[in-house]
Amino acid sequence: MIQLDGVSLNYKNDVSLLDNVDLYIPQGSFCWLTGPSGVGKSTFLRMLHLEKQPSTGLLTVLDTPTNQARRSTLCRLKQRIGIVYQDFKLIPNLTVFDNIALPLRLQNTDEDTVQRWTNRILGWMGLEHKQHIYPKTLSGGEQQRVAIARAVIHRPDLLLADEPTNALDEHQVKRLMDLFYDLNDLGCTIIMATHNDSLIRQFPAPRLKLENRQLWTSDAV
Ligand SMILES: Nc1ncnc2c1ncn2[C@@H]1O[C@H](COP(=O)(O)OP(=O)(O)OP(=O)(O)O)[C@@H](O)[C@H]1O
Repeated sequence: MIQLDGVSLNYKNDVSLLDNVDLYIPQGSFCWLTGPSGVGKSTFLRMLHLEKQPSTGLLTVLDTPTNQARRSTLCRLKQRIGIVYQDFKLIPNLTVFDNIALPLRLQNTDEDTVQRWTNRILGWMGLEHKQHIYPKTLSGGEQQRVAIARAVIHRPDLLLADEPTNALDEHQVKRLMDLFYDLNDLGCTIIMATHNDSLIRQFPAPRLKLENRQLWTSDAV
């Protein structure tokens, strides 16, 4: 589960994104994260990915209180989270294969398994023929698929996805959602930020709305 107790989130330049928010998200949830542009959705996801600490309040991620946690605990916890960044953040000097394999290698997974799982997801994503090239020569949609593959390859317990369908065509969006549903069926909590109302209508799920520095929850519509 994820829990926020009285969490405020600011940038040092006085940008305030959350103000004293309480929130509980049970393990295995699937929800959309919505809200106007610039309201703080990406920053909220980065906080859940332990890249940014709350300014005040208590943050619990995957049942682990993070505020006083040791560095080693946070490192292990982070390995159980997958994230798709809005701007992909692929590593430019690693090939497509090595970008996707990275979370497994960070977990010291044996190389046979790394090869098998990475080849399987490369095939599933239709990226086998691109596996030896570097990200900068990929199209936007290909980069997004690499970013998604990297986020899910280690079967995370929490998947954070920041507008993960923007660069995909309709067929790929459907396949991606099927993949996310499969992961969710395995118990993975999924939070997906989007501005795309028709996507939400097509794939109904409860909504977390970030507005006026508060997070409001609502049922699927
Ligand atoms: N590193 C930073 N330092 C200071 N302010 C920042 C930083 N990163 C983002 N911001 C500010 O924080 C606010 C929230 O940004 P964020 O990217 O989280 O919003 P968002 O809701 O994801 O936006 P969008 O829907 O347009 O992607 C914005 O006003 C942005 O300018």
